Amino acid sequence: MLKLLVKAPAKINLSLDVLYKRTDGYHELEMVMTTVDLADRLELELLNDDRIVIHSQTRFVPDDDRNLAYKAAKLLKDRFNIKSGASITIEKNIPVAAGLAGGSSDAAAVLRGMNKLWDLRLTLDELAELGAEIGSDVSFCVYGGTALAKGRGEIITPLPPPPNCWVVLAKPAIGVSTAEVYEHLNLNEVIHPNTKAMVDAIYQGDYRGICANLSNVLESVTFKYFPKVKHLKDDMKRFGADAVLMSGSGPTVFALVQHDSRMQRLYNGLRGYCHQVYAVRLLGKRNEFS
Ligand SMILES: C[C@@](CO)(OP(=O)(O)O)[C@H](O)COP(=O)(O)OP(=O)(O)OC[C@H]1O[C@@H](n2ccc(N)nc2=O)[C@H](O)[C@@H]1O
Ligand SMILES: Nc1ncnc2c1ncn2[C@@H]1O[C@H](COP(=O)(O)OP(=O)(O)O)[C@@H](O)[C@H]1O
Repeated sequence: MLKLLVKAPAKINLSLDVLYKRTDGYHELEMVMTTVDLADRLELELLNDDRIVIHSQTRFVPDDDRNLAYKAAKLLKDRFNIKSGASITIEKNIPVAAGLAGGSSDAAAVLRGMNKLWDLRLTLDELAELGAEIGSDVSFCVYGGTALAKGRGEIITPLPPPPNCWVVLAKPAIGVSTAEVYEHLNLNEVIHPNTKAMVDAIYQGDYRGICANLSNVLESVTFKYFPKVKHLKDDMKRFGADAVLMSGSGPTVFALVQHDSRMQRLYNGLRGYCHQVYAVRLLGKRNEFS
C-alpha cells in the first residue's frame, strides 16, 4: 500500500474539570470528550526519500516541522528507524486554535495512517501512548469516540456513545491561547463540574442528564478576557438550544439540540452574525483502525 486517506474528526468537551496544578506545570484534569462529524481529511503517501512533506491549502497552519501532523510522522520515523519518507496533504475543515483539537486530531490520524503504510503493527494503545509525546489531547484523538480523560488528558477510559443529537458549533473570530487560559485559571474560584453525573448520564443514555451536566471550568477565564464568547453562549440559549457550552479553552461554543427544526432555527440565527457556524452530528463511536 502506498497511499491512504484518513479522517481526523474534531472533539468537544462535554465536561472539563481542573483538579490541581501539577509540579510539571500541567494541570490535572477530568474531562468527558466526544468526537463530532466535522473532520479534516488527510492523504498520506509513502516517499522513497527521507523527507516528511506537509501540503495544506490554508495559511493558518504551518507547513513545516511545527505542524502536529509532521511531528507525528517524525516521531514514528525516528522511534522505529524508518528510512522512507511521507507526504501528508491536509484538507483543513476544522477551525484552527478553536478548542476543537484539530491539530491533535491530524497528528492522531497520521499515527494511525502511517502505522499502516509503514507496516508497524502498533496497537491503538501503543499509538495513544506515543501521541501523548506530541500533545495532551492526541491520545484521545487516536481512539476518538467518547471517553473520560484524566491526567493531563492522556489517560483514557472509553465510554459508550451518547444518545444522538445535533451539535451546532459557533466559532467567533477570536484567537485563544490554551496555555494562557490555563495560566489565568484561579483554582480557588472554580465551581467543579459533576463528572460522575455526566458519566452516569452517558451510561444511561440520558440526554437530559447530559444537557444538565455540561460544564467547563475554563469558560470563566475565556469569558473574562473575551466577553463576546459569553454573549455568544447566551444568544445560543435564546435561539433555542437544549444546552450550550464552550469547548476546551475556546473560543468555539457548541449547542446540543435534538429536534431538526430547532437545529435549523439555531443555525439560521447564528449564520451571518458569527464567523464560522456548523451543524453536525455526534460521532460517538471510536475511530476505525486506519
Ligand atoms: C483545553 C483542552 C481540553 O481538551 O483542549 P483545547 O482547547 O486545546 O482544544 C486541552 O487540555 C489542551 O490540550 P492540548 O492542546 O493538546 O495541550 P498541549 O499542547 O499538551 O499543551 C498546551 C499548553 O496547555 C497547558 N496545559 C495543557 C494540558 C494540561 N492538562 N494542562 C495544561 O496546563 C500547558 O501550559 C501547555 O503548555
Ligand atoms: N495540523 C494542524 N492543524 C491545526 N493547527 C495546527 C496544526 N499543526 C500545528 N498547529 C498549531 O497548533 C495550534 C492549535 O491548533 P488546534 O489544534 O487547531 O487548536 P486547539 O488546541 O485549540 O484545539 C495552532 O496555533 C496551530 O498553528
